[in-house]
Amino acid sequence: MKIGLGCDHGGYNLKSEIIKHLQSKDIECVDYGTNNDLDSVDYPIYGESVANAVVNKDVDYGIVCCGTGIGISLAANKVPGIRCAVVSDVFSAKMSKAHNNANMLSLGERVIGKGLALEIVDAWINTEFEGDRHSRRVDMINKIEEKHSKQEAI
Ligand SMILES: O=C(CO)[C@H](O)[C@H](O)[C@H](O)COP(=O)(O)O
Repeated sequence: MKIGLGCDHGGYNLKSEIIKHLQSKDIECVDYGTNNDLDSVDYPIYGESVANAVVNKDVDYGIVCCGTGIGISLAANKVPGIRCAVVSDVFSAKMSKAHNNANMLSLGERVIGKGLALEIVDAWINTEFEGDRHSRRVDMINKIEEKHSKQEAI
């Protein structure tokens, strides 16, 4: 499994911990920046970079971090094909994969601690999409995306 990771300055320390954790499990990580917590940067850049890597299949999944996980997930979710879930508990992490087939996970460094964040990451990567009725609902989300991208083109 290959995971792309990105963050702004507010999520840099958490992203670094997640990379160490994943690498200790021999999971390949591709880091799309940013590279320190001192320079204030804009989260949409990193959310979009990881989202592009996921839709282009350069990586299997994406994990992004900012202060709350919210801004960077909003940016990622603007890329067609991305389902990025902001998660702060293990149950939601599992459900975001099992029911929503989330292909990106977003975490807030200013919201949760390292221990919980790593449990969330493990739960998320180890949960499979259940398909069945959930496929129908994910397809409906995709249809909304298609409908609105056509409207934009008019
Ligand atoms: O986008 C966010 C909130 O949705 C993130 O938490 C950012 O990391 C945060 O807004 C950055 O704030 P800062 O005051 O510039 O560090």
